[in-house]
Amino acid sequence: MSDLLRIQNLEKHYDGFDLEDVNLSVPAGSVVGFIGSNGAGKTTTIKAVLGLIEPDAGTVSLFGEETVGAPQKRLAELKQRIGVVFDTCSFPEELTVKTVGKLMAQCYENWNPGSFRSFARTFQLPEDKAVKDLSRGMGMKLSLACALAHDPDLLILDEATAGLDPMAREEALDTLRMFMNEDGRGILMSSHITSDLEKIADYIVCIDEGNIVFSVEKDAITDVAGVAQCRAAEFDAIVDSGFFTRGTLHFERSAYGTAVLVPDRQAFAARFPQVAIERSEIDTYMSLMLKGETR
Ligand SMILES: Nc1ncnc2c1ncn2[C@@H]1O[C@H](COP(=O)(O)OP(=O)(O)OP(=O)(O)O)[C@@H](O)[C@H]1O
Repeated sequence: MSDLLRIQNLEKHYDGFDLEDVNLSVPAGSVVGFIGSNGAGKTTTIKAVLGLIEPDAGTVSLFGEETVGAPQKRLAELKQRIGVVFDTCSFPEELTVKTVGKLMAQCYENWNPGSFRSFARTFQLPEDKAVKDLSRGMGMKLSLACALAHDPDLLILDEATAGLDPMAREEALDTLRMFMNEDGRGILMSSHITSDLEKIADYIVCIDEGNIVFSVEKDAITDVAGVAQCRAAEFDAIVDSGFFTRGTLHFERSAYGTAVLVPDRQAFAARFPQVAIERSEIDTYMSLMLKGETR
């Protein structure tokens, strides 16, 4: 499977923040969820991919072509194949939905006016309404319609479902699923709404303080891993058992006991049948990996 996007050893240094050694790929046919706390480095990574900031080190390949240091003209050609949505609608305020479509037609060779009208109808965007009069959610939908109407191969969405109500988010996810129905496409999707990623992502990449903390198949979190709730004696027995090798036991103590992140809940249940274990969600997995203790 070829990679639509491959980031290798990316670095960007700001005063007080270091994006370090970031590696991330979007294979064709896959949706990659990009998660991390506020200020972790998601947007910085995305901006480097789009050539909006210059990395201090590392490489970015789009559709198999190296872009860092490539001529602007070539980067612009490659970006024709990308649909981008940031978390704010950045079109000029006075334009109407219809005139945004006309403006976009000047920017993208593959712009499909019929497809834009159809997305605008699906998203219930009145075509004569000005950008300044759209709600935040409507603005996001307009950005998504624009990102999709030039038939991109890769979608890069930075908090694109933020500001959408639950029904609109479901509608946006359906649109993304339809987008993925065609072979060879992919999505990089940063989001704090991990329930959206549980529904659509194939891989989850987590960044914290500028470093990638984990990069796994989503099913490894939601189907294979688990969270065990242990009493003190159970926790001590788990530590002494050698089931977890040094540095792989992630846990968090609370008034109710100790929550332990278990990479394989079936194997764990076979070894410790008396300990309660439940399915892990992306949020709990991330919280235990980032905030939990490790031993
Ligand atoms: N131009 C800049 N100059 C200095 N620091 C910057 C600049 N752009 C971003 N940063 C810093 O880089 C860090 C990462 O920011 P970034 O926007 O990538 O985080 P994020 O993971 O997208 O966060 P959020 O989830 O809040 O959107 C932050 O500390 C931010 O202040």
